[in-house]
Amino acid sequence: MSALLEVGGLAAGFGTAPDVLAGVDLTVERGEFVSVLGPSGCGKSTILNCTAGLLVPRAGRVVFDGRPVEGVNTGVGYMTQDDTLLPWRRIADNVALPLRMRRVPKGEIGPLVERYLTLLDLRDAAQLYPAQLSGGMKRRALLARSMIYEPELLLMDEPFAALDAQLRAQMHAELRRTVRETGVTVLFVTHDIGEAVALSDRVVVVGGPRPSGIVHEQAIPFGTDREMETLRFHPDFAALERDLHAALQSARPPKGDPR
Ligand SMILES: Nc1ncnc2c1ncn2[C@@H]1O[C@H](COP(=O)(O)OP(=O)(O)OP(=O)(O)O)[C@@H](O)[C@H]1O
Repeated sequence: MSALLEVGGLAAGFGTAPDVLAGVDLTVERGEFVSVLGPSGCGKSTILNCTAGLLVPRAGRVVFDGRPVEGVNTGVGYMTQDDTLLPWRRIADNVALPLRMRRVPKGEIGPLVERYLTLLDLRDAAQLYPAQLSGGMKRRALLARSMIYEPELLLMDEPFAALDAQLRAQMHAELRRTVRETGVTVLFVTHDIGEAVALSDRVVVVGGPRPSGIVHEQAIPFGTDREMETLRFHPDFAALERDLHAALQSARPPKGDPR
């Protein structure tokens, strides 16, 4: 079977400005967790936006599940660091929203909401409003909402950036468990090297002089059943962080590069 996502020779930019990205080749296999690491402004979100069909590339191809992406890609879920829960809707209604928008029959919505609220440990919060939730619960609700229509690929753009370190670690464990239980494929953008190592099967580093490209790739060999609580003490963890740190340093744009 072909890869779930195949990006080849991708170039992208905005308006009349020069390309932000060029020559980006990235393949994501089904069930894989790939993180994109890179300096601020290098074009990480732009890769996700081209994959989601929200931005039309200037050159190259984005093939999702064997078909070129043309228009909005409805096969992906997208979670950002923004809190986009509707404050006037209860959590169960917020999570059900994508199903209503897709006109999923009413009888199917209830069981799916139940499944995803359970998966993300939110059953007790079903009837609460977003303002009554902690930061971590809101993140879990947003994750449930991004996953409830069972997209094959989850795009995550710094989804935990606003959380404190302890909550972030909790969310990492929740996310890995959810990935294991659902088999969803993830393309994850972060600035945080430790987060990329903890979560991913593979990390790609984007950067270099404008237009940016992929400058480094690193396999993360911890497997699907990694023990998140103790992973940071794994003898290979620090070495992987060090290698990625070095790659990230060399991915920084030269002084005076337009950003
Ligand atoms: N809608 C837009 N219009 C014009 N320029 C844009 C737009 N979106 C992004 N850019 C520019 O494209 C470049 C890449 O942006 P992008 O958001 O992809 O970077 P990033 O690597 O995700 O950055 P960060 O880590 O800071 O979120 C930046 O220089 C940004 O200013």
